[in-house]
Amino acid sequence: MKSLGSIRRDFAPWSDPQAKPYIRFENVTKRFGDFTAVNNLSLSIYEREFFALLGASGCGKSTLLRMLAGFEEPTSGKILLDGQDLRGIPPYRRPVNMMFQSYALFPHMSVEKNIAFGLKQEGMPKADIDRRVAEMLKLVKLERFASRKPHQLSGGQRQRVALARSVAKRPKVLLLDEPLGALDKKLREETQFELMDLQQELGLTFVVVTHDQEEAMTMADRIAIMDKGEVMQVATPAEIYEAPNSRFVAGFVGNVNLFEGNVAERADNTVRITGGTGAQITVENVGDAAKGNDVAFAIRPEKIRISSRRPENAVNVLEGEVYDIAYLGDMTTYYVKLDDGQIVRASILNAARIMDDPLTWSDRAWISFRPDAGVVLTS
Ligand SMILES: Nc1ncnc2c1ncn2[C@@H]1O[C@H](COP(=O)(O)OP(=O)(O)OP(=O)(O)O)[C@@H](O)[C@H]1O
Repeated sequence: MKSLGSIRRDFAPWSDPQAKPYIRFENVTKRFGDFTAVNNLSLSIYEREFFALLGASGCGKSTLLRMLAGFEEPTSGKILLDGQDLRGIPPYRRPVNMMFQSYALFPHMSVEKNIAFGLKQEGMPKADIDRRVAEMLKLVKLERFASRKPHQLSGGQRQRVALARSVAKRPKVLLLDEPLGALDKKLREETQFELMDLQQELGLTFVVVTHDQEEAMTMADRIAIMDKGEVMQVATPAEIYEAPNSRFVAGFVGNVNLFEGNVAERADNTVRITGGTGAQITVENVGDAAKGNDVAFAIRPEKIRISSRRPENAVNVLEGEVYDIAYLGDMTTYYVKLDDGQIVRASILNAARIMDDPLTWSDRAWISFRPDAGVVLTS
């Protein structure tokens, strides 16, 4: 997990108390029979935002998107778009369009005709359609492929046709359900940047559903992490990664080490946490943790140092044995089994080709970390 997102520094309407949300879910619940797919969920999305809904299969993210599109109605609660209650408004009358995966293209129609299809259905005059299609082809860089059929295109090109088709009608909001799911890794990465460029160029609001955390981290301005029909945290990719609000979110995005323990002492922004076997750590970023609370200290593997000698002057030092080593090319991850049995992951960037102090299996090892290298979690 290396990306910190698209980082549009000057774009942060969610932190402006004057900014009005463009899309608003208010206490939305959706039940299918006695199964609750979305549970009393509230969420704000801003105009021109690239917003990602991220969660495991079945957490309710597609249901949320389908309610926004108008394919489902909430059982209770409200969905507002630009201040207007969407209840009862059919999908085709909402300023919202859903992009389906590329296999939903019409196989017998040319690229041009595929893009023109929705406009024709709307009854747009032919000259306007031609102009719009040309504009869309240019936008997705497929001018040369206008008369090809979908099967004569690569997967990435088909994806771009699907995208052109879904933005041709100029919706205000584009909903994308696993838009890059059908593409291989390399193509997916390229297409992510194309999607981001397109969204900014057109000034659209994008809501994308994905279960791929790297994809969400790369593309989105903000991410909502969902679990069992509820939003667990909404924040920028960097905040989700560096300041998760719970064990669930910390464990869901990237790799994390959790030190479970009890707050033995609290002073200002520092706590001393005592683990099960008496090992102690002193850390910052403590939020509302209070003396006596059971908490977890969450720290990412790349923020832990590992050494074959006890480090001097480190605030937090724990001792153990190298249990496993995963060499990943750019990084190496050491699994250190601490003397209390817990296994801690420490990742080292392989910036030099040869490490001066190589550690190997079964060596004694010391891990250390700064008090501010992680966060204390109370839930
Ligand atoms: N029409 C329906 N009838 C009954 N149950 C449904 C219906 N649609 C969705 N569900 C259930 O609601 C839950 C949420 O479904 P949803 O499609 O929103 O999940 P998801 O997070 O998008 O998952 P995935 O990533 O697998 O698509 C699932 O348990 C699903 O089985």
